Amino acid sequence: MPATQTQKTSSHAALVIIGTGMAGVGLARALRRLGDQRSITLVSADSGDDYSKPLLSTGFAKGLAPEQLTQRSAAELGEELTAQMVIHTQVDALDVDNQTILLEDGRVLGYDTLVLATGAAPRLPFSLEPSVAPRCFAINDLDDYRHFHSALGHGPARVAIIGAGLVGCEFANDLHAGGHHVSVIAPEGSLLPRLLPPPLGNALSDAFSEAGINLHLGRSIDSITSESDEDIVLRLDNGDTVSADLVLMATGLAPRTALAEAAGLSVSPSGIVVDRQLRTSHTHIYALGDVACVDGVNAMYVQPLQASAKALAATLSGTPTPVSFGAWPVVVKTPLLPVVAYPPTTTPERWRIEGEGGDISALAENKDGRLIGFALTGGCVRRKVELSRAAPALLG
Ligand SMILES: Cc1cc2nc3c(=O)[nH]c(=O)nc-3n(C[C@H](O)[C@H](O)[C@H](O)COP(=O)(O)OP(=O)(O)OC[C@H]3O[C@@H](n4cnc5c(N)ncnc54)[C@H](O)[C@@H]3O)c2cc1C
Repeated sequence: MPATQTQKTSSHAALVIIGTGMAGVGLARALRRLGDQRSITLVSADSGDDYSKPLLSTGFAKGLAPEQLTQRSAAELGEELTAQMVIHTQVDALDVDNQTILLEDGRVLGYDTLVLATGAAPRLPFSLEPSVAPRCFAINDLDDYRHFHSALGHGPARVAIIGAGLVGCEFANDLHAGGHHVSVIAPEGSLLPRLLPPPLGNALSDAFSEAGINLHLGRSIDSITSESDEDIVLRLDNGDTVSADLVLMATGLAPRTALAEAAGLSVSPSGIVVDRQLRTSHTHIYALGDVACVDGVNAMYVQPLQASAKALAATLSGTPTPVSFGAWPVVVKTPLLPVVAYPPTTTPERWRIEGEGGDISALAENKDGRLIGFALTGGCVRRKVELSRAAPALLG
């Protein structure tokens, strides 16, 4: 970082956390709960308002305005945590030798300890034409929800969702429940392909189709165009077309590793590489949440980041504490057909699938017949606790 371009505006703050998502805020809260009095600065590219990201995909059914999803404003959060909040400000670079970070407005903040909690960004697999780009959205934070909510307007809208993973399926169910006309387009042949074996994905497809959600599975998109202000037309590889008012891209998330990588920290495609104590390859710098790959695992769910926040708070407060992740299944918020999944981390020898209609259980077994993962739909979700006790921990 060239010294001539920047002016140092603060003395070294004890702890700087980049990111005010559940990971960054969770860490600050865990430190205060331990009675840790150090100075904390939280820096965020977004509004810094405190909200629960999982609730974003339940808001349209309940007709929730963005303010109703805001638990605390950034200012209230700063007061609660006795922390300095630097919001709507992107961090452009880390200078690990001088222990400073460069903000987009040219300010430089010093740190004794730096924590990267920068989350993951939506992957956009293709570029969009200017005529449709303003009506294509990804919802990955409260600001995104705000923009999409305002674009939806008051009447029912036609929404084409691209992607059939957790985010795509949850928004499909939620927007449908909110009275909108929903289509889902995805290259995979069944819903939730990374969480469910096909018979269970098909059970969810049946529930969605019966409810009136239009599914275009096994299809890729040839073009997204608009010849008027009215219709967006998505042309599929089989020649079919889907007309929509808005497009929601749910095509996956990639850990935001660019800052760390540019600063020379060790990163992998799964995130910033950290050990069980959430330490990066550089002293004084830690990472947690969706951006961190902990001992080879990046789960991108809430329970692992909460466990990481607790462990890191203890470590920073003087009790070195390695994190462990239990057998924590994902509860997918699709009320049309409840789904719980704990996907195996290695390819199973076989799936033992039982049940009928929407009530199906699938147990993944290794070659010794041991349970290594499971997926449940409908009434079978009640087996969640029993199977979680029997399955191996994600990071034991
Ligand atoms: C719609 C949806 C539903 C979900 N539902 C569930 C669920 O039901 N259960 C579950 O367990 N998980 C769920 N998840 C996943 C869960 O919400 C995430 O794992 C979690 O919220 C990630 O938190 P985070 O703090 O790591 O990242 P984020 O919430 O992404 O926060 C990242 C922060 O970093 C900031 N930032 C990034 N780069 C910079 C920079 N250069 N400079 C400054 N600031 C920066 C951002 O502004 C933001 O404040 C869901 C995810 C989505 C999208």
